[in-house]
Amino acid sequence: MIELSEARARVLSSLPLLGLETVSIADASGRVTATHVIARMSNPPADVSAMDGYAVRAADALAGSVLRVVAEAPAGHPTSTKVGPGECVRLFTGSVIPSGADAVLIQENVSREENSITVNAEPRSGAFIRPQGQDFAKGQVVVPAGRRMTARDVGVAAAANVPWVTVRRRPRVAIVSTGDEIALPGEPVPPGGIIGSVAPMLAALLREAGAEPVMIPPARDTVEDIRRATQGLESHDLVLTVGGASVGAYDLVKDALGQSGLNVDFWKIAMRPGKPLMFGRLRGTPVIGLPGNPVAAFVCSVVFALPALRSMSGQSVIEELPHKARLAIDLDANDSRFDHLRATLSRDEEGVLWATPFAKQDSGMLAPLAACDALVLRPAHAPAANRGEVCDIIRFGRMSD
Ligand SMILES: Nc1nc2c(c(=O)[nH]1)N[C@H]1C(S)=C(S)[C@@H](COP(=O)(O)OP(=O)(O)OC[C@H]3O[C@@H](n4cnc5c(N)ncnc54)[C@H](O)[C@@H]3O)O[C@H]1N2
Ligand code: MOO
Repeated sequence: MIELSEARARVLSSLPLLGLETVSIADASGRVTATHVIARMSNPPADVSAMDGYAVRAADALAGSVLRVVAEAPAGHPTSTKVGPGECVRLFTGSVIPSGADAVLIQENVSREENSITVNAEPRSGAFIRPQGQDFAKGQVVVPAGRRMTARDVGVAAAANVPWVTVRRRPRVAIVSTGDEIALPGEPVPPGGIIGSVAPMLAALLREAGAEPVMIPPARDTVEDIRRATQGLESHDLVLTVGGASVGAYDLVKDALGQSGLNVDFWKIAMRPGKPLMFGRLRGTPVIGLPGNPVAAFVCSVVFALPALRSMSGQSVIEELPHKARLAIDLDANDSRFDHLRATLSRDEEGVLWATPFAKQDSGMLAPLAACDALVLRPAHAPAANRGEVCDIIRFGRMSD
């Protein structure tokens, strides 16, 4: 058995980078930028007003003074009229500031007569003007390379007049379940059978991470059938097998793939759940042999497959730092396997997160996995921990509080 950190380092070493494609900015959310996104224009593109009011010369706009309205310049309709001494231009939020003006006087601070205004409260020079390029300047990096684009990144790139972005193509991940007992959801379940829940669960996880999962029909527990089901899968970017990873007489994945040319890097790690995890390369394609217990398959995918996909996608952050929470219960000293305890999270009145691991941590139990908010991380040989101690957690997207 090797340590978790070493196993992860081995999986992440020398993974190939995915190829490039160009997508429209409207389709770019969730995609990983392969190059910096550079602003093609500044924002704002010109000095503009932040309020509805009047463009004035601050030196003229003293309280009580009267200014002549010489033009109106709605947003999108800049005026060439210059603001001279004793003059102002009517404008609105987003209007380009006409030349000669150096401040915007909001309309609440004037009394409007026919063609003039009386200043009730004087603006300081520069008031309510958004200077050209205040947000970002032409030529500036608005989204760095290696970032999985969010809706906010799409917004800033669009504002920068960038219609297309160069991204890494989505990784294609094959998922092959194995086992005579596996039936597909909705199928008749044979005697002694169970539903193959892992493939759809992992497909959903991978899709959320930006990958294209491909579910292969389950293989029977024979070397021949596993070889048949896995034939040609090296055309994918990553292959995940499910089940048949342990030491039983019908745990044949390693042998079957070995016959197909799999180069095994490691098998078995000091981790719970996930001890029988296997990793190797099939003609260069990384293959992660996941244990069949659904929680083990899920946790191993979070710990190994997701960082591997980030690495192949050229993401700058491959391993996110764990979050912190306080333990809501005492925990015994840990043994030699790095543990991942399914736990709920709650907040106290000061907003501090508390993690409550479930009493039963069986790696076959899907209901607590679905109900949990986080995995509490217990390194190998961690000493006993008391309630209130801070622990590391991998937090999932949804919280119960
Ligand atoms: N003598 C030992 N037995 C086991 C050991 C061990 O060290 N010595 N390790 C245990 C651990 S830890 C794990 S994890 C499991 C992993 O076993 P396999 O990877 O060989 O998986 P299977 O035996 O095929 O299945 C285990 C379990 O999961 C169910 N399963 C399998 N595939 C699916 C699926 N696609 N969807 C839902 N459920 C699935 C299967 O029916 C079994 O109940 O080995 C322990 N044994
Ligand atoms: O490593 Mo296994 O996943 O504990 O059940």
